[in-house]
Amino acid sequence: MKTALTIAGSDSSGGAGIQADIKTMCANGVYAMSAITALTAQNTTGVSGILESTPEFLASQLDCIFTDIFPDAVKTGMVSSAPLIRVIADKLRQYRAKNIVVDPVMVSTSGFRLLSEDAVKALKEQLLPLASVLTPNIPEAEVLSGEPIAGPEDMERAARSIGVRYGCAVLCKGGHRVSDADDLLWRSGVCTWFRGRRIDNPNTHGTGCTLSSAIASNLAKGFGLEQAVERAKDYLSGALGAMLDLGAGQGPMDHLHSLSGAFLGGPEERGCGG
Ligand SMILES: Nc1ncnc2c1ncn2[C@@H]1O[C@H](COP(=O)(O)OP(=O)(O)OP(=O)(O)O)[C@@H](O)[C@H]1O
Ligand SMILES: Cc1ncc(COP(=O)(O)O)c(N)n1
Repeated sequence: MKTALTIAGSDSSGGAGIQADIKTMCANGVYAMSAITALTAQNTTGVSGILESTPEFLASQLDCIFTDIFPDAVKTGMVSSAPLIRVIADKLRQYRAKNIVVDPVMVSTSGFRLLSEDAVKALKEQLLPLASVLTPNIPEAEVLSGEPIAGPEDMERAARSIGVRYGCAVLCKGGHRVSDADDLLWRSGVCTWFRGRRIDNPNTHGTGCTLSSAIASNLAKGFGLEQAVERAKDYLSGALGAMLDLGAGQGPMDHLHSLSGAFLGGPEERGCGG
């Protein structure tokens, strides 16, 4: 079985972060492992607290993983602070990690900072140059490129400038654009658009985490980047389109929408009354 590792924060409500990543990796047929950067106390209405791992303990998690079950792909999400970013970059270099998908998570959908202000510099200097592909949303692409993004041409310009600067492919996600869900992949000078059907579902908590984990899973399985992105978008559209509706705020998606089997149903579905 192919293997994938997520290096990210825990979301106690299960819709984003480590929990979304693990569900996504399992649904995409790879063995999932995790190194947790921080615990968050959050639910669908917002984040109420963060407790970071120490750099030493994060390093220990990564040593345990890389010296035993080597991941075929790695995804990074909430990396939280400069000292943790330094550990992640050092370990990825030390173990020559491959297929690295960096989701440059900065602020949650609910508006809470998940990357400290002073860590943006460390993210740029240490982690981005190690990425095989970077997956910024539009606000993140604006921070990384230093340019405002108002339309598709701006997405192309920003992705190119980020990709050239950090020597990686860049998938600029269009979920924050009002009218569509089209994402732009810049790779070695070539722009490719991935057209998405915008699904009328307000429950988009964790879409970015899910997409980047699905890309990592498909890279782990041996798909090329374009196919990995296409398959990841299809998976995400299915999870959003399943129209799960949980929690009082912006709810999670149904990550396991495509699974079927004997262990899924409860007594009602099975007609055995408990
Ligand atoms: N309503 C929607 N219908 C279809 N696809 C969507 C929708 N919203 C977002 N997407 C897709 O979800 C993926 C993630 O994009 P988005 O821009 O929401 O990332 P993000 O902001 O990092 O996510 P997050 O909400 O986890 O922070 C992209 O492929 C985007 O096109
Ligand atoms: C631990 C963790 N990682 C990432 C996100 C971003 O997801 P979203 O933007 O959907 O809130 C989050 N809320 N929590």
